[in-house]
Amino acid sequence: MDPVAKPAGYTDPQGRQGGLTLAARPEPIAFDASATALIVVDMQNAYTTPGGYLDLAGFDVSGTGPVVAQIARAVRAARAAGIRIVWFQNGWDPDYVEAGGPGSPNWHKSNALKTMRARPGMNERLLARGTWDYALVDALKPEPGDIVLGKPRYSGFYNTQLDSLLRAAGIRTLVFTGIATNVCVESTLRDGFFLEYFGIVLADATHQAGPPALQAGALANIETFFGWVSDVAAFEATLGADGARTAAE
Ligand SMILES: NC(=O)N/C=C\C(=O)O
Repeated sequence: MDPVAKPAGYTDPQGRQGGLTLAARPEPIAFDASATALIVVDMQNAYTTPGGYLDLAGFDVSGTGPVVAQIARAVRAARAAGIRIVWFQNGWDPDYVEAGGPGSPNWHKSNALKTMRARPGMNERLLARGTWDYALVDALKPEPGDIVLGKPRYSGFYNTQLDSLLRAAGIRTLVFTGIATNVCVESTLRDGFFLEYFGIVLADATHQAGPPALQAGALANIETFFGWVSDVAAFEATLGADGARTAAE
């Protein structure tokens, strides 16, 4: 059995077979920086900041600070290696037409919509475009050339341009960071799997919505059935090793 998982037809940025290998579970995975995107899922005030949607809905967001810092590291490393960055923002128009009405399961399951319905006096427009809640956290800033996409449901592939933008750029491998591991990260990685993308999660750059067991469960499910699990230090080390190798040649 090949001990390193590799996308078929895989070549490194110089057109050589081989390229980078990331330490990961359940086995190392090879990737080509030019055929890889770093996906940053929903790093909005809604999911990270006291007073945002998850906090108001009763989820613990006290552990998200380190995740913001880890994502900043992963973004820096990816940028330096020429890896495309994709930023997602979850939510809807300010009138919530895109959220769907009672005919949509989203209307029944979205804890943002449920929280607002349960508190008719509340002023916050949760996850509505143009609001503080919808905005990315100040510490994480897209740059020109990054892809910034809104998404109206948990999966970043559903009703967005993600698949066509990735295919046009020849991207085969998706490295995931963001919140929540067990909801939008896992949903997007799963849909990517069905579309033949290789999905890797940097575990310490993600956080669950709900109790810690959900983080462990999502990561176990991903490494067993849908993709690979690594961390930010391994990602940096792999990209740094590539820089050293290229410079030496
Ligand atoms: N970004 C997410 O994983 N969102 C999870 C729940 C929600 O948006 O209600």
